[in-house]
Amino acid sequence: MINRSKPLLCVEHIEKYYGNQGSITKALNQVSFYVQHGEFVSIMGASGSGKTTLLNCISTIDTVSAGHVLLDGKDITTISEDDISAFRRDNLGFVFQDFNLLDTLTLEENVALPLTIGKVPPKEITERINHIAQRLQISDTLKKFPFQVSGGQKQLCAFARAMICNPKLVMADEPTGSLDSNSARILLQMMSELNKETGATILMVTHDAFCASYADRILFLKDGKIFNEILKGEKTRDIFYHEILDVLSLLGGDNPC
Ligand SMILES: Nc1ncnc2c1ncn2[C@@H]1O[C@H](COP(=O)(O)OP(=O)(O)OP(=O)(O)O)[C@@H](O)[C@H]1O
Repeated sequence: MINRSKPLLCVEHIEKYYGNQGSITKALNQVSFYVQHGEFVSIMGASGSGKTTLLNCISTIDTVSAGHVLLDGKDITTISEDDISAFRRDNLGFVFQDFNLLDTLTLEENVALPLTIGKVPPKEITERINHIAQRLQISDTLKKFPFQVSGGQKQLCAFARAMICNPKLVMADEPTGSLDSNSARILLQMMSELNKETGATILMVTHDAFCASYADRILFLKDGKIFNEILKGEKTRDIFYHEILDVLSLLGGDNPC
């Protein structure tokens, strides 16, 4: 049962240090924020500001040095090593810049992977794949291997794989970073539409203002801290995009947007 009275994700005072005494990098410094069920939130910031570290700490790929991360009320910083894989499989979907598809499997087999591992019956796997493939307009590519399709088709397939188990949270790290502008636009449009249609909660890291303008809310990181936050609200995407550019110019640093 979804508890909509509480935020889906609570990030509370997290800190992350790398290195040891003598040479410590404070990658995250007292970062706190909430994400509500069904929100599409983007995290922006210059190179080295801590975006990927933050995503990795939330997704249990990395551990926090201090603080807590709660997903649907469960403190994920206390999950044991033995339980982490099952936790990720049951709760999270991932989209990476470089697709992370298995080259020896067809796109259909790639999308099916989380269901196959979860021992879902074959008939149901086929139905669910056909449904999402139709929605993302990749039905014609399902029998092909990753090397036989475009980057845009690969990323739509990776997005389908991330969504196929209806995860609580979809985490995307620079999902358009390897795509041309047209493929990026198609992917972002699909992410935005599925967010609205299915209520999927999405957390997306990007340094690209155009990409971020598809989100409902943007958190800006600077030197490992939350620097600012803006909401799209009723604004058009174009107005929101220019607002993002304004915040980025205040942020300074290298923002190749
Ligand atoms: N494994 C690591 N060991 C040591 N320092 C690290 C490690 N990973 C990240 N850092 C440091 O932590 C800080 C934040 O890095 P992070 O990769 O999270 O930034 P980012 O905003 O994602 O950057 P980019 O946009 O370039 O990917 C940087 O100073 C980086 O050098």
